[in-house]
Amino acid sequence: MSILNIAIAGSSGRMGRVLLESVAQAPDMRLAAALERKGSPFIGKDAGELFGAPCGVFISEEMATALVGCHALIDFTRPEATLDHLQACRELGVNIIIGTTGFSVEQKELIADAGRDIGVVFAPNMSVGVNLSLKLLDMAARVLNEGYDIEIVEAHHRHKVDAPSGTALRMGEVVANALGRNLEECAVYGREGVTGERSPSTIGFATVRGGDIVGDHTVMFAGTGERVEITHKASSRATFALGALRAARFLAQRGKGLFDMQDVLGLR
Ligand SMILES: NC(=O)C1=CN([C@@H]2O[C@H](COP(=O)(O)OP(=O)(O)OC[C@H]3O[C@@H](n4cnc5c(N)ncnc54)[C@H](OP(=O)(O)O)[C@@H]3O)[C@@H](O)[C@H]2O)C=CC1
Ligand SMILES: O=C(O)C1=N[C@H](C(=O)O)C[C@H](O)C1
Repeated sequence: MSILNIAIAGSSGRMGRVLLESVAQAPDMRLAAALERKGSPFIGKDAGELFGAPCGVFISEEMATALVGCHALIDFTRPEATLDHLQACRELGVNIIIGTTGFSVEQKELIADAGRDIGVVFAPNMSVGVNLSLKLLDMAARVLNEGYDIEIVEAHHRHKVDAPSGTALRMGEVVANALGRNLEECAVYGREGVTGERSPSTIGFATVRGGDIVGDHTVMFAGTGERVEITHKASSRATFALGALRAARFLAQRGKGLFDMQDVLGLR
């Protein structure tokens, strides 16, 4: 069995800690580097302390040095940080798995372009369940293509900084594509005051933030006399981390190109 050397960005974050532990437990992977932002109080600490016992890998702020010899960087941070990390990976020929959400259209184009030089898996949700839900949504939208109002409701923990979630937006894109609509033109993000009647061509989004909710998504197809709802509820961040590890294994086989979790899971 060949061992994959994996680097983790944003090591001290909610996802970073789960990723460190998941890589440390994977028999076919070695935690080669744990990274944090410059000036982080975690620099120099043993990464193992973030999830349990010391592991001899010390948290670094030197991306370029740390990435030497790595097969892949897994990045769940913030858009600006991810784009810096992407550039370093591109220069060093290291594959990247991007779980970060909240990118602008222009930033997404930069990520897509990196696929010309390195392997990139970019997905707003790495869980198997959400990616299956995307397939179900495509099917549901094609069948319920008239007379059903589409509303997407998502709920996350109080620390989440972007809204709607990347997953909710991807769900909206899948439904809009299936219906031949452009999400940018038909999305309605929240309602307030005298809104008038709902326009049938819109896709509505509602956001809930509170407590420690890991991530809930529901897409509602509300018709006359019936309602279909497709719901996914994450109860542990391990589901996202294990998806990211699958993506790293996938890229080790596939080489350069831009992929998402539908490719990794063979759902395309
Ligand atoms: N695709 C998927 O399956 C999933 C995606 N996500 C996404 O992953 C991202 C991270 O989520 P979460 O772990 O909850 O967030 P956290 O805020 O807990 O972690 C973010 C980490 O990134 C670090 N960071 C922030 N800015 C920089 C920077 N400029 N340079 C280097 N490191 C930086 C933070 O360091 P510091 O604390 O010092 O700021 C922190 O360690 C979000 O975009 C979220 O939506 C989350 C779960 C699943
Ligand atoms: O910030 C989070 O926590 C999550 N973010 C992702 C998103 O924005 O879709 C995925 C997951 O729901 C958790």
